[in-house]
Amino acid sequence: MSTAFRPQSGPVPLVGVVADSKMVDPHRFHMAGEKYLTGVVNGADALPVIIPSLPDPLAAAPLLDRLDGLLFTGGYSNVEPHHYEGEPSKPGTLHDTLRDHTTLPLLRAAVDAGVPLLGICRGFQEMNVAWGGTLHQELHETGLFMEHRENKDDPLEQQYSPAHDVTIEPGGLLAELVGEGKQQVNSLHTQGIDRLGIGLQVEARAPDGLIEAISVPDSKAFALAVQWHPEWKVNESPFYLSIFQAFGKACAARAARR
Ligand SMILES: N[C@@H](CCC(=O)NCCCC(=O)O)C(=O)O
Repeated sequence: MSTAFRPQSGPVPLVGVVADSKMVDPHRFHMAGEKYLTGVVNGADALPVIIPSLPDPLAAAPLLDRLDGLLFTGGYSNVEPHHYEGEPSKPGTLHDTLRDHTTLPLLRAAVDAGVPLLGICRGFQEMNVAWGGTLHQELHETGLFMEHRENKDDPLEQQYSPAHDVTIEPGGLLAELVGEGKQQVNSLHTQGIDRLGIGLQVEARAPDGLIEAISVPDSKAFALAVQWHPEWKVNESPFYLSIFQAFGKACAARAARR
C-alpha cells in the first residue's frame, strides 16, 4: 500500500505524533516510529507531523490550534511511577522523562480543546495516568494476569501478530465501531492499568480481566486509547483499520471546521 498521501475532498487533517526522546551519541533526538506515521497516512488519511518532547515542553494552546488530531504512540520506555504514586521502578527500567512531561499535560489539554486523540500502548497508559489512574508495573509478577509481553527474540511479524481476544464492552466507542463481542489483538506490553483513571470508560478487556481500551466519555471529540498496536499493518486488519478510520474521520471533521 503506497504511503503517498492520497488526495481527499476537504482540507487535509494534520495529526501530531508524539516523540520519544533518545540520546544518539552525544546528542538528544526526538523520534516517532515509522509504523505510527504510516498508520496516520494509510489508516487515518491524514498528514503526520512529529511533536518533540522538549526539556521545556511546547505550549499546548498554539500547538493544538494548528492540529486536527494527536496520536500518542507506543514506546519501550515506561511512564515514571512518581506520576501515579507508584513504587520506584525496578533497576534498569527504561524511562523517558521528557516524553512524560510533554504527553501527560498534552492529553488533558487536547481533550479540553476538543482535539481528537488516539492513544496506543504507552499512549494508553499515559491517558490512564493523566486521568489519575495507576499502572501495574510488572503484570507478569502480579500472579493476576496472563502473559502480555512479546518475545523480543521472535521475528517482528510474530511479535505483532494476534495474541489474545479482547471483549468489547457495551456502550462505548469501540462497540459503536465493531459491535460488542470479541476481537483479536496483538500484545506487547509489560505494564497495564491497575486503577482506572477518574472519569474514564472501559472499552475492552482481555480474557484475564485486564483493561485493554479506554475512552473519555465526556470529551467533545474522539478520545480513545488501546493497549494493543492497531498501527501494525493497519490496512491488513479490518478492526485495526476501523479504529484509525474513526480517528481520521474525527480529525477531518475538525479540519473542515477551519
Ligand atoms: N513500555 C510500556 C508500553 C509498551 C509499548 O508501547 N510497547 C511497544 C514498543 C514498540 C512499539 O512502538 O511498537 C509497557 O511495557 O507496558
